[in-house]
Order: sequence, then C-alpha cells, then structure tokens
Amino acid sequence: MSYLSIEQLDMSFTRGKVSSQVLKGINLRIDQGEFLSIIGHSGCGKSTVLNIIAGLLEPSLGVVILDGKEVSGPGPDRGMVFQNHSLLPWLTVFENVEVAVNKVFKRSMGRRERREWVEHNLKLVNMGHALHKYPQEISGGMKQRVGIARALAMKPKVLLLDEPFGALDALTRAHLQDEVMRIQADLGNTMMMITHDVDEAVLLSDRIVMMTNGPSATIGEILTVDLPRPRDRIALADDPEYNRCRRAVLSFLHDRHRLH
Ligand SMILES: Nc1ncnc2c1ncn2[C@@H]1O[C@H](COP(=O)(O)OP(=O)(O)OP(=O)(O)O)[C@@H](O)[C@H]1O
Repeated sequence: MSYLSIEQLDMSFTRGKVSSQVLKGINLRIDQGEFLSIIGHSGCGKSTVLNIIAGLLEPSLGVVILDGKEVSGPGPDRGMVFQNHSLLPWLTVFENVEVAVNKVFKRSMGRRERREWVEHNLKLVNMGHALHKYPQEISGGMKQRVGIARALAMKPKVLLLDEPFGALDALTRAHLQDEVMRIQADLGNTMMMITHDVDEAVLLSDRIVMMTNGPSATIGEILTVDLPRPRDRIALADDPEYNRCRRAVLSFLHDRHRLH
C-alpha cells in the first residue's frame, strides 16, 4: 500500500445556486520518502489539491489516506509551508517554532527537550544565529526557513509546500532549494510541492505531476525524474536526462495545455 494515496478526488465549489467543478478524478499514490511536485497553469487547482490533503478543505468526492488513515481534518502529521510566510509577528523566531512544538509535543516531551528540539530544527535550516530576532528583523528567505523549521519540528508524515520559494529572488531561491534537498536527503521526508518553476520541479522531484487546465482539472501526465542524488544544479545544466525532463514539462505546459 502507498504511504499517501489520493483516490478519485472531485472538488466543486458552490456559491448560491452556482456550482463550479475545479477538480475531477484525481488519483495519486506517493511513496514514503518521495519528493513530488505539482505543476500546472494558474488557477487549475493545485492549491486545492494540497489543501484537501492538509484537511483544510473537504473534497466533494473521494478520499485521502495517509499511512493507512483517512484524512478528516487538519493535523500535525501534515506540515504546511506557504508562499508567504505565516509567522506570528509578535513572537521571535524561536517562539514561532516553539508554539507549534508545544502544541504537538506538550505531553510527550519535557520542557527542556522541547526547547532543544526547537533549536535543533532552526539550526537545521541555518537559522541558529537568529533565534531571538522578530520576523520583521529578518529577510524573506530567512522567514521561509523558519516556516520550514516550524513544519519540520512537528515531525510530519508529509510536508506540503505551496510555492515555498515563489516570493524569493533567484539566488535566495537557489539556496533554499539546495537546503530542502539536503534536509530531505538527511531525514528522508515525504514532500509534495506546488511550483510554477520548471527547473525547480526537475531539480527537486522524483516525480512531477502535470495538471491539465481547469475547470474540471485532472492529472494530465506524471513524469519520473530519473536523476541520481545528490543533485548539483550547475552539473545538471548539461545533463541530457535533466534537459529531457525539462523539455517534457515545458512541452506539456506550453504546447499541449496552453492557456487560451
Ligand atoms: N474557497 C473557494 N471558493 C470558491 N472557489 C475557489 C475556492 N478556492 C479556490 N477556488 C477556485 O478554484 C480554482 C482553483 O484554485 P487554486 O487556488 O486551487 O488554483 P492554483 O492552481 O493553485 O492557482 P495558482 O497557481 O494561481 O495559485 C480557481 O478557479 C479558484 O478561483
């Protein structure tokens, strides 16, 4: 059985008497430790898929099963990272992560152990130097690091990343992509990421899920990225398999499923 499976998912939003179908017949199976990206044109329903897995939205039809258990609401077994950091401005970097850790591990970890765990996770994303800074005192990339640390600190079974690097400049983005790859290699996390960036999808993913345009969007194709890890962005620029994958995604998005 797959670690995470999405079975026959349909989603419609209803306003008044008008109902619009956003997703139709989404089926997906994800293995433990896999890195999966979802790519597709704006508005096709990528965030809706992620929000259903997170338990923030209830699907009109179908189920999500994580580690043998049906998803029926939000929970700490699914960590989320959003494009725009969602840190609490009145708490320090340390406290932002601590709030989540206290919520999940108040009973199972002692006070000191929890504090060490918060620090450990912030060090993991190279934020050990800024524990007592407030969100407004750190850069956008640093805020995203804290968001990632906070999600990881809950020891989620799957990490859901909704365009986590979308608001960052190219250099910061590259640094964070490398860090996420390093963390995933170290910890073996199962990750699902939404992106609009073809290079990012190919660099990070084991598989890329390409969605058709809405309404009633579904999975058009799934591409397996057969590149060894660790992956080096510079070396991959001339790699035939890297370029084959890149072309396949670009062709899906721009030739076969262009927006009219
Ligand atoms: N709560 C909601 N109520 C009504 N319609 C919604 C709701 N959430 C999303 N939609 C609609 O569902 C469709 C898919 O939205 P979604 O945000 O999932 O797309 P997306 O692929 O993530 O877009 P983008 O790439 O621009 O972030 C859109 O047409 C959107 O307007």
